[in-house]
Amino acid sequence: MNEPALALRGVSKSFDKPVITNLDLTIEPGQLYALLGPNGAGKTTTLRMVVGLSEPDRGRIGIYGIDTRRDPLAAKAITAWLPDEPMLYDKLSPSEYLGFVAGLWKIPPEEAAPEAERLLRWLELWDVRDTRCEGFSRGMKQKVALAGALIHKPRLLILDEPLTGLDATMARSVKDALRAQVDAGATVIVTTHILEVAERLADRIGIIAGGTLHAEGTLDELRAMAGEENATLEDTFIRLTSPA
Ligand SMILES: Nc1ncnc2c1ncn2[C@@H]1O[C@H](COP(=O)(O)OP(=O)(O)OP(=O)(O)O)[C@@H](O)[C@H]1O
Repeated sequence: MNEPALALRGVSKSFDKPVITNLDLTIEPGQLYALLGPNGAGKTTTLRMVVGLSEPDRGRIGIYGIDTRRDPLAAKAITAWLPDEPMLYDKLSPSEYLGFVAGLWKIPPEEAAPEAERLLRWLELWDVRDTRCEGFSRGMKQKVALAGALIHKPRLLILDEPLTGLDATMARSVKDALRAQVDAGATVIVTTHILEVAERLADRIGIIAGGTLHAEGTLDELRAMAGEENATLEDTFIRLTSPA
């Protein structure tokens, strides 16, 4: 049986108040999944638990069948996390940064170098590969960070608000890169407030609200739940997340 790319079972997390309560979420492999929810709904909190930056108070998380608590290193080895404000070492060039990240993953240089070249060419960073990142635009930095996230060929790629602040050309380039990852067999999870992105890009959409998975499905399934056949995702989202 195929293991889900991501399975959350009964996951709960509180800070000074409960944020996530008994969350069940299953994401099948080979999909682009958009996680939506109102501000403060707990999307980032959920994904930080998935990638091991925060511990759930209760519940289990599996990545391709690997229990993240029992075998965190194996889970991390097949996962990449791109936060909304990625940390780049500005004094490094894209080539140096990818070499550095590959070193952290202990990828032998003879393997890392061709993969870095492939990523830099593909993300149109090849011409600036030896230029320090400090002068780059937000979009270029985002692409360098994305290349860094992909260097160890993760099976599960998780991105928090990857398109915020990018112009149309840069956003298209990142969207194409994410779709290409899925076409190559990876699973991609994005959070976004740009509903048009979820509408056009995602195979499935999950809506977190009130600490739990409020609704989930394809866009058509969500529309049917909201009772509006031809509605936009924005109308559907507002209807599904508004108090009855
Ligand atoms: N380290 C923390 N300490 C205390 N409270 C936190 C912490 N991290 C998150 N929270 C709280 O948990 C709630 C959920 O935050 P989270 O960032 O997960 O929401 P989100 O759905 O990603 O929101 P947004 O769409 O605005 O980014 C918020 O009320 C936030 O203040």
